[in-house]
Amino acid sequence: MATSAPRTLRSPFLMTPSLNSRLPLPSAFSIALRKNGRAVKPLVVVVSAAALDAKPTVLVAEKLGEAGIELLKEFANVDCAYNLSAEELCTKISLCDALIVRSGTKVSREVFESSAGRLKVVGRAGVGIDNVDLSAATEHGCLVVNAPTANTIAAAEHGIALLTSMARNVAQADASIKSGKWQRNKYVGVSLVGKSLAVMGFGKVGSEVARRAKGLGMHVIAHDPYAPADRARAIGVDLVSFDEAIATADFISLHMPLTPATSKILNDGTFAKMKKGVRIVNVARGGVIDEEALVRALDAGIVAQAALDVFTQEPPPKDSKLVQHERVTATPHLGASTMEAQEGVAIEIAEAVVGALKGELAATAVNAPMVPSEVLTELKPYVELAEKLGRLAVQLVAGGSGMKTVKVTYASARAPDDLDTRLLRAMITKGLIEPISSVFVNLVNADFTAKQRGLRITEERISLDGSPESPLDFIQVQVANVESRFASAISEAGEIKVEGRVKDGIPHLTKVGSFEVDVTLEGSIILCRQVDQPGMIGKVGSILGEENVNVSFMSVGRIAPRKQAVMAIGVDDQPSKEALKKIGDVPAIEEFVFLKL
Ligand SMILES: NC(=O)c1ccc[n+]([C@@H]2O[C@H](COP(=O)([O-])OP(=O)(O)OC[C@H]3O[C@@H](n4cnc5c(N)ncnc54)[C@H](O)[C@@H]3O)[C@@H](O)[C@H]2O)c1
Ligand SMILES: O=C(O)[C@H](O)COP(=O)(O)O
Repeated sequence: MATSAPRTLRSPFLMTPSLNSRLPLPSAFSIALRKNGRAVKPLVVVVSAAALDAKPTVLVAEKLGEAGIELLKEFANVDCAYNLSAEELCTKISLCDALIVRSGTKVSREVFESSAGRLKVVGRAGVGIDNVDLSAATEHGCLVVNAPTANTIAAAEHGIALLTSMARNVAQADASIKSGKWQRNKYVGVSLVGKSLAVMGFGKVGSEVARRAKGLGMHVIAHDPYAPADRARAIGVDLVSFDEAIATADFISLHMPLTPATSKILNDGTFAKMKKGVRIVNVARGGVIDEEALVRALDAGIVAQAALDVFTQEPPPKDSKLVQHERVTATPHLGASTMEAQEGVAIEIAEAVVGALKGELAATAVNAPMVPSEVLTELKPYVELAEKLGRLAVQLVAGGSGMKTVKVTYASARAPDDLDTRLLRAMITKGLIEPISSVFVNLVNADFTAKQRGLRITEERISLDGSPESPLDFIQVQVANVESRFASAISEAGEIKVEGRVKDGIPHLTKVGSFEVDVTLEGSIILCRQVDQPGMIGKVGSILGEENVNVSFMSVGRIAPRKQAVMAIGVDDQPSKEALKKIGDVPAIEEFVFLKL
């Protein structure tokens, strides 16, 4: 299939297309995401080298439902290439804007490195993202989205299928009868009714398993350190401690994600605390069980039976003692594999990936903060202000790379909970870093990039009285311990200080150092310090006029009449060196600086 040549955009994504002054992406800013009639949390992001190409390229590396492929094809070139080796994936990825995988593909750091900045979205067609190196994705500014809801019921049903078939030896009896035997005495099972089931991980799948197990007459308890007790109570489930859950249960069903904290959470030590004859179901991730310890517990009779859909290594080795164990029922990671779930997952992930490539808001981002669309709409001009203040501040630093500490102050009449500043901080970071480096910064990688560069950004809030109609009164950016190319930008406290406000929806620069100014943050800005006297505006204006540089705005901030003043001049075009020299040669002008926004 056709793929377009790799291309590198220096700053391929901002937070939303409508905020993106560089890419003419279609506006998707006001889209309110809805799912099942309910508003869902969206997130910004965005993306795409593809914005300038005819079509982006999406690599689908594992089988995806047809409905999803069709959706992708409406917007992108779709390359379905299954069973790629790690090397083949790394080679192909440099030609792709998005990658869609299930659990069978390792999206490693090498994949992100090989993409050389082109890969903008990884779509995980399912829930678990333990096969995606999230840190590497974030470091490369690549958004990761998943499809967290479409396979929940399928996984829960598979958990129940394993629970019931394990209890009644269905798989073993089936194999026996097919081999010509009729072993009615050997396959006597155990009943579920009245037995205690511990659901470990009371999230989407766990709670559906619990609901179904209640219907089977089981006594259901659950352990989940993060689940709200009222959600459990609503379906008649008690939340208990880990130790109580494993020590009292007749059946244990695992439904937590694989994380460093849950890795091998069932091990020799925990098996030893369980009731003798306990039965275990795992449709979560193989890695949450120490598989060798499980074999030992089965052999010791602590665990009577296990039913496993997932394994540490998939597929497991052919001679796996666990899979071969007589009292183990195994399925090859089929939890999400129903026609309905795969169709749903395919649509869910295709929509998320296309949305992200178009620059729309994505509700299922895994490695970026979520910002509801209504908040985003309101914050839009402040987001622009934030980035421009960052750009101005860093250009005022003499040798910008020496910048280490930046303090951002938000003045607002809103309650702290009503003002999410992560997006603003990301945009200030973008503004601070992009003019002095070749990295692009977005909501995904802003904090990481700042940390990596040793740039400490602290945030402070000033609570204002009055009507909290607008989210912010002003934003102030202060850069500490640096010298400035424009000495007047240094405040009384010895820091470079710029401050801005939004007026009628337009960002304005309102303070430089200790000088009040008022100039719209559009085009570029010339800042001049001069001795306040009549005719200065005319003099500088006519120099720029002679050079055919259009002046959009001028403002003078002074300490006192006839003392020093700072003049801020907004210009549409970049003045020539000669024009700037002429401005510098005006006798009353003591210093000046040209700043690109
Ligand atoms: N076998 C399959 O095909 C299949 C299908 C879907 C989901 N899954 C797996 O099932 C698991 C759950 O999926 P989900 O959609 O319910 O996810 P979820 O995020 O909705 O639920 C996971 C729950 O685990 C809880 N949890 C986290 N750490 C825990 C800990 N240390 N102890 C107990 N609980 C903890 C979380 O608080 C959360 O409530 C994931 O591992 C997912 O990958 C497997
Ligand atoms: O985490 C999941 O969504 C399930 O494990 C399903 O994985 P799969 O997409 O590889 O079937």
